[in-house]
Amino acid sequence: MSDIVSEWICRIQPIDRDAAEHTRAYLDTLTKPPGSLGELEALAIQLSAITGELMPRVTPTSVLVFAADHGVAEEGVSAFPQAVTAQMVANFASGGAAINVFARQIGADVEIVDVGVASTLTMPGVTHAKVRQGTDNMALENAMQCDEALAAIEVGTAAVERAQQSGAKCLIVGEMGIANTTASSAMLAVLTGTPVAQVVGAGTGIDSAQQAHKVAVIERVIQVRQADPNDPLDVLAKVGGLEIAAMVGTYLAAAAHRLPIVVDGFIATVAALVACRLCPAVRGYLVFGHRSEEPGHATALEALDAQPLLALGMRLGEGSGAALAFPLLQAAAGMLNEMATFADAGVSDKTSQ
Ligand SMILES: Cc1cc2ncn([C@H]3O[C@H](COP(=O)(O)O)[C@@H](O)[C@H]3O)c2cc1C
Ligand SMILES: O=C(O)c1cccnc1
Repeated sequence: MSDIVSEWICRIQPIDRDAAEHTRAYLDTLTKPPGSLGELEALAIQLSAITGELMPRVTPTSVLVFAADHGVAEEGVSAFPQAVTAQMVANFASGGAAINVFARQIGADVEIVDVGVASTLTMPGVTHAKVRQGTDNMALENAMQCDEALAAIEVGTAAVERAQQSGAKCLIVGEMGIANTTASSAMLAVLTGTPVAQVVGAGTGIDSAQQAHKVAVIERVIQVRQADPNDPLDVLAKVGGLEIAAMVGTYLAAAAHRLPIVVDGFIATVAALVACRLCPAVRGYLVFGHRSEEPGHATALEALDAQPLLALGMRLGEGSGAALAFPLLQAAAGMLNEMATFADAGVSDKTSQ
């Protein structure tokens, strides 16, 4: 494996089982019937296991959105033209996209990172970390070289380092890249051996004929690229994307820093699958925000044995579903930090009657 990835993996410890047990017991001392806060209790236990703290915090929070283009867009696999990636980056920078609205609602900072948009962007409010101007068309050649995928992973790890140094206690990750459901579906089919038709959806809203064409394009890609399912970096380089690689880097670095990271929809989850194949210990650091409508998301979640917090019928990306789930993390952490115990509040517990 590459030096860069191995160095990050060496820094990742398993989540803290002792802290989890401590919190599990503490939850039963709080003024509520044991277990009555259901999944929120499981989330509180996970936050303790991630941070190693009985009283974890999830604020300040940083949203990291990675943008890049995909050469495979020229195969007609998206409902929207490639130029929309750059146009949406401008929209993110001026605060008008869904993720900006949801981030404002939860009081989170947003960093927009250009890891590989095809056109040259100069607007303020964007971190310029372009590895290359979009990937190559994977129907014709490998999406990128392995060293480019590694450079994009480092763009993700660097963004986590910046967020961590500025005090972030929780991360939310998202992406923008026209045709990235095609790359994600190809990656997922290779990594899990699932038939392509089962992991392909409408993305931005293609019709059924276009969807059949998308399936055919991905089947051809998989046949000619011959990515090794046992080598996640090979899959990332041959049929992946630059923003997907950057998200892989964010999961590795978040785990290394013991920061909870909220995974968004389909594309973010495929990146999470790559990170967990590289280092299974990453899995414990991931909180899954929502279940996307994109059909491949179910396959990706199953491969990670993950149950998302929300199911709102969304299929946007940008980190939007993760941002909407974030108040549940705040509630879980708030419960540990602020709820009174039976002893504190003078409330009789079940056994003292
Ligand atoms: C205006 C607009 C805003 C978006 N924000 C996220 N996506 C989402 O749609 C794209 C993936 O779908 P496909 O593979 O079909 O191109 C990604 O950019 C994803 O983040 C958007 C797409 C559009 C059109
Ligand atoms: O689930 C997602 O992340 C998604 C689905 C469709 C289009 N863009 C993103």
